[in-house]
Amino acid sequence: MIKVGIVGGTGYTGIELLRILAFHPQVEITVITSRSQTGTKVSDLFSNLRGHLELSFTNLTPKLLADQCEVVFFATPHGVAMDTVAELLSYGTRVIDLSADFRLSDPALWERWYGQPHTAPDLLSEAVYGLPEINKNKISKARLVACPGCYPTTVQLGFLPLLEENIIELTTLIADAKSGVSGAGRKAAIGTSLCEASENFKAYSVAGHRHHPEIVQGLSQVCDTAINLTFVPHLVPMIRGIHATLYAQLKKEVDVQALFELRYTNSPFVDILPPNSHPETRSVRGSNMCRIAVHRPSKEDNRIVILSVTDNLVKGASGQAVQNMNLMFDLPETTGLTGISLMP
Ligand SMILES: NC(=O)C1=CN([C@@H]2O[C@H](COP(=O)(O)OP(=O)(O)OC[C@H]3O[C@@H](n4cnc5c(N)ncnc54)[C@H](OP(=O)(O)O)[C@@H]3O)[C@@H](O)[C@H]2O)C=CC1
Ligand SMILES: CC(=O)N[C@@H](CCC(=O)OP(=O)(O)O)C(=O)O
Repeated sequence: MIKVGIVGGTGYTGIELLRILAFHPQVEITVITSRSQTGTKVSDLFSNLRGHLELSFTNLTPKLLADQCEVVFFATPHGVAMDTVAELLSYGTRVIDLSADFRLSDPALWERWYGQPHTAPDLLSEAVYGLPEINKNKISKARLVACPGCYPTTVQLGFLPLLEENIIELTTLIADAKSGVSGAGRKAAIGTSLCEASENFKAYSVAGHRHHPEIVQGLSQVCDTAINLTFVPHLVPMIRGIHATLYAQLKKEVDVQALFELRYTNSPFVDILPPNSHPETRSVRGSNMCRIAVHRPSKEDNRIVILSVTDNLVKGASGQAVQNMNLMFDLPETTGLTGISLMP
């Protein structure tokens, strides 16, 4: 059994990690931390875990985590993991970070978007970007994995085959993305309260969202050329789910449907739907799947539209983190992650 610790077990991605790992056949959860709930039994706070987990929340103590865990997940806000990861690695404990601390390779770019200096810049070159559909081999050997954000997962998986094959214009990419409210985390905030977020629909951070540099970094590496992307996130009145509508222009005639099917043949968590499908967020709700549909609105011009859906808390966060753990510990990639989505 792999001994696992979770830092930040009272937030939405922490709760989701617990839900997934409680049923993982090769995992024993040994430590779970919280500052606000130290001493509370986890199943007293989250009754869905009654009968499945006997642990109580403890304080974050790196030495204790290292003594009791082979791998530690950080499900904490940005700026927390980077203060502790070096110490954990020095004890031989591997780390899977769900926050953005190790996603961007340039510390100056990180500081610009996250508003504080990076405290572990030396680890940025070692951290492996945890998108298994690109980095499977590197992830399996990594000590430190930086899980992608929820929008970056959904958007990159939709653009990836087009960029790898160099068949679209790189200056006109558009990602129009919508997220459920759990993407903002569990903490109280006016914008995500019931009266503000329900019966409402709005774009936000149009002038610049911190996932823009992350998506641009990932996609530019794939095609080895700078790309130009317009990314507009929206908040929709649902709890879970991301729907990304991606627009691009083909440079040459290609069977895009066949290209996507071939590219993701060996990717168990990317499902290419039949031509002209309309993937629904509920078709991935609670599951680690990304479902993608390819559209060619008119044969008369070169426009292509890709639809990509994920559950922000699963493939967009905790499920993908467990997928990365499976790869790091030489387990089948799908272990503990084969649940079917909830519908309706
Ligand atoms: N929500 C989503 O859809 C996604 C989130 N992410 C990322 O995952 C991370 C967690 O997100 P989410 O679960 O939504 O966030 P939440 O706000 O819901 O939870 C944050 C957790 O971190 C703990 N925490 C807060 N501050 C500190 C601190 N200074 N030191 C130690 N622990 C702390 C909190 O527990 P306590 O206060 O009890 O200590 C809580 O358990 C974030 O970096 C987020 O950006 C990534 C992809 C998707
Ligand atoms: C709806 C909502 O607010 N979503 C979050 C993104 C959540 C996520 O994946 O992002 P990080 O891990 O990079 O924080 C946002 O736009 O800030």
